[in-house]
Amino acid sequence: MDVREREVDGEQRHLDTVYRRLEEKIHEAEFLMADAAKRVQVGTPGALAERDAQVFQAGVHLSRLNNEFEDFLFGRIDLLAGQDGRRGPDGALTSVEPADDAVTTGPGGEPVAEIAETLHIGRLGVLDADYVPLVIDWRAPAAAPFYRATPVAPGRVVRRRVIRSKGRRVLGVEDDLLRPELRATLDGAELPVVGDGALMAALGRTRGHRMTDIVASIQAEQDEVIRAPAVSVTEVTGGPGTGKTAVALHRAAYLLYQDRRRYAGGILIVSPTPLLVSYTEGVLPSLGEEGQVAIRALGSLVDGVEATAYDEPQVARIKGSAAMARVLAKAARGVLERPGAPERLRVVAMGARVELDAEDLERIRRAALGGSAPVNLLRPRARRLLLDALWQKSGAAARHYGDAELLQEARDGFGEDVGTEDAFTDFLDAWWPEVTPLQVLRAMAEESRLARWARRVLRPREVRQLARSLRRVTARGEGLSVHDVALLDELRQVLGTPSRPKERAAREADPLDLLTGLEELTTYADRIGGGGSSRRERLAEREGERADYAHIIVDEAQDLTPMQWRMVGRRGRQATWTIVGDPAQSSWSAPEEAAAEKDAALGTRPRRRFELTVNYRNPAEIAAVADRVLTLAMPGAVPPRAVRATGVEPVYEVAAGPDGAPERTPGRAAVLAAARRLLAEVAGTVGVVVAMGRREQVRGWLAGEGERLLVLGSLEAKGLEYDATLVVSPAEIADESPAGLRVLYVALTRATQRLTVLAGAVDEPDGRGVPDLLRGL
Ligand SMILES: Nc1ncnc2c1ncn2[C@@H]1O[C@H](COP(=O)(O)OP(=O)(O)OP(=O)(O)O)[C@@H](O)[C@H]1O
Repeated sequence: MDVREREVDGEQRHLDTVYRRLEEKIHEAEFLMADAAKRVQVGTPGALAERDAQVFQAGVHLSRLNNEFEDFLFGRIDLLAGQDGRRGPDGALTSVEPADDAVTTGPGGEPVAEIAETLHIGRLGVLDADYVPLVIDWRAPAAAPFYRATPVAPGRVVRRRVIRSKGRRVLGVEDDLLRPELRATLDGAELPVVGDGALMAALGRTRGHRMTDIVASIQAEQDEVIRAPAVSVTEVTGGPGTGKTAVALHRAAYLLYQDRRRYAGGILIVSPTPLLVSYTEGVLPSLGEEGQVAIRALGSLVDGVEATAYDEPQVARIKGSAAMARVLAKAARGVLERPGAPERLRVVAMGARVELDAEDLERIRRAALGGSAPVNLLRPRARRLLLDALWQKSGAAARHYGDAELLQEARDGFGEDVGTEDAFTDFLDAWWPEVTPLQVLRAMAEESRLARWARRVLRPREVRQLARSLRRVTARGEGLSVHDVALLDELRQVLGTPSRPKERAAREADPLDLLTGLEELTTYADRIGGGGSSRRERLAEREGERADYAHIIVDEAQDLTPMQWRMVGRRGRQATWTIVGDPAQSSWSAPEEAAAEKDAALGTRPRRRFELTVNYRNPAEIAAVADRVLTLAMPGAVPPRAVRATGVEPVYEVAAGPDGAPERTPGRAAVLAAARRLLAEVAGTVGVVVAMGRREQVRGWLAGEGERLLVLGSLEAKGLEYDATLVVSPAEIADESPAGLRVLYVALTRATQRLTVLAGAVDEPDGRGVPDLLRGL
């Protein structure tokens, strides 16, 4: 048996012990569940509360342990003795620095040390029956040195080992020596060191349709962000591929570990596109956190809406700008003044006909709308003003009632009689209906009305473009674009929602909330009675209701428009925040305006800034091409350092027409051929990135090429990655919007292995086929 086999064998024995212990725990959990079920009939509130908490604990345990982890155990550190012998709650020594006498001098004058502590790191913590740690949870303080130790600052770590395992089988180990100068022994024998390149192996792996976690190879600068205290705002910038999305997801898991009571169900991750949501949503379950965090795309932040359509750049620019807030405020108030609204109110009061004409009604509407209270909450005020006006008109007020009390009585009686008359209530419903955000948005599609509401805010051309775009939206909300969703949310705010007393009472009486105060819990009855679907519905309902989160993570934050910042900000008035982004990848063209709304959303909370500097996605050969575009897109920006090279240079091709001359823009045959070549060259996914305007056409060309191939409009490529990327006509992508060069930068940084750039005549390729934009300055 060689060293590697012996070491793998040793880790296998440890993993066997861990699984034996896990099985014991599963039995314990099952017993607890059964025991709680037996006690369900016992009825005092205290017993019920205790029972529910117990069932919850047992259920969580069980579902986590039953989860088939690909690699439950993934790391190990061998440590020197600590400065003191103190142990933390996980059973590990707490001291970061080694004891003064941890290292001694050997017979030949060399430094020697005996390993004092060995810790295994995994997805969850496991203690043996004597509370000795078999596995430390990766989020526990004792696991931090696994990620943080470097040869410059090794702390107590002598050897860091990454363990590759699948289910119950250990497949291999890779070691790093943090103190290579030291001759270390473990149980008297020399500490063996096996292989290298665990990180490189992770980075070179084939990409599929789901992102994987990086828990076994989190790097020190990333670990700092993941474990940063969530006191206020944590801002993280870093170039493409530096792990911002990965870090954000691991941070969510870390926060839950730190303070589950506070964060369970209360973390919102805002993602730019549904594609990125589905790419990333498997990561948290793989870290043992299922269903605790809401990941939502910007187009799905408002309940019941799932917008995926994109606006043309000039329309997106209008819809995203902060000026829209003023237009919407006017529209929300103006929408009641509409063609077809009743122009006369006739009632019978005290035996006589009383009437309000169009002029009266207009005056009353203005009076009711005074101030800035939400329109839908003003109906009672409007009702009161109408009754006042009718009372005046009826002449009753002028009648001599003798004293004030009598007068008041007469007025009240009048209100009750008239206010319940059908003619009056029908009128009120038609004249002051409850207005929905969607109705206002659709009203804005009428150019003349929009022009009135947008006077002195938008230019006539902008009014025309905006109205035209909103005409696509149907009464059922089809045709909404991603940017429309922020408008709906703003409208929801300015319109307000009248309270529905009945529903609220039902919700308040929910015994679950009374028992526990925790959002994520389900009652015993839920689990037994309703089965899975009722639980899911319940969770969905709760998620929908939630208006305020404890922590909000914003991914690709550079892309949020001012209106989107307002929308996200509303969900985190009391929240702490983690905001990750890269200004060089921004597809939004007015960064100052967005920054102002972002500041308004975050308020005066202090901010802690981090920067990630290493690109783990792109090989150096591909990063070099992207860097050239970066110098055009954002002069002076410092690109991240690519951590690996593959020796494979990007390929440049020019699409030639039948006569051999370059086609203006690449046609079907050239795109198909280039895509097929890449499919043959890599085992995983191939992303074809094209200008937004060409997306549908190219999808048609490449339909039927199989699941590994995806066609993306340039804006959809955000955050995603593929084994190979085909970028079609960089010039077309860059010319599509004012932020086009930054969008092109995004497109060029998606590949983990291979990049092909396909040019047409518009790209002005040189003799080697390199487009003008990619030749650098
Ligand atoms: N420490 C790490 N170990 C292994 N893989 C890593 C590590 N850090 C990042 N990666 C991988 O690098 C790739 C890029 O990470 P991620 O998508 O989080 O970067 P990003 O900064 O969000 O990129 P972009 O800004 O381009 O969207 C992912 O495949 C991720 O798994």
